Amino acid sequence: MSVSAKELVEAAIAENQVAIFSKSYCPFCKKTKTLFAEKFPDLEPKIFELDIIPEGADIQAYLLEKTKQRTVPNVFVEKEHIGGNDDTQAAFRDGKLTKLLALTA
Ligand SMILES: N[C@@H](CCC(=O)N[C@@H](CS)C(=O)NCC(=O)O)C(=O)O
Repeated sequence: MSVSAKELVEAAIAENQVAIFSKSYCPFCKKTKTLFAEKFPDLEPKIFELDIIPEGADIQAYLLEKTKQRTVPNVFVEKEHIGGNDDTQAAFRDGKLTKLLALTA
């Protein structure tokens, strides 16, 4: 795995309120992106489409090492690992996303 994939992931998490590691064709990723667009329209999530960018495979490998999660979407909010789409939808339903994001709003 390249060092740049690790650096890219860590910078994305550190520098963005929401970082979404996605694949452009993935229906679960689409649901996650739609959730943020509809419920937090003022936010600009940093989105990486791993099937499109050249570092995609290396990023996915680093995310597996870091989060033990093999699938996309892989979502971070305020530097906290939320998980996949199911976890993200649940975190919205129980108010966790709103609470995390309100901290710096
Ligand atoms: N239950 C997971 C399902 C995620 C999932 O199955 N994602 C597929 C893409 S649609 C995946 O990551 N497949 C493996 C891969 O693309 O490497 C969630 O809610 O995020």
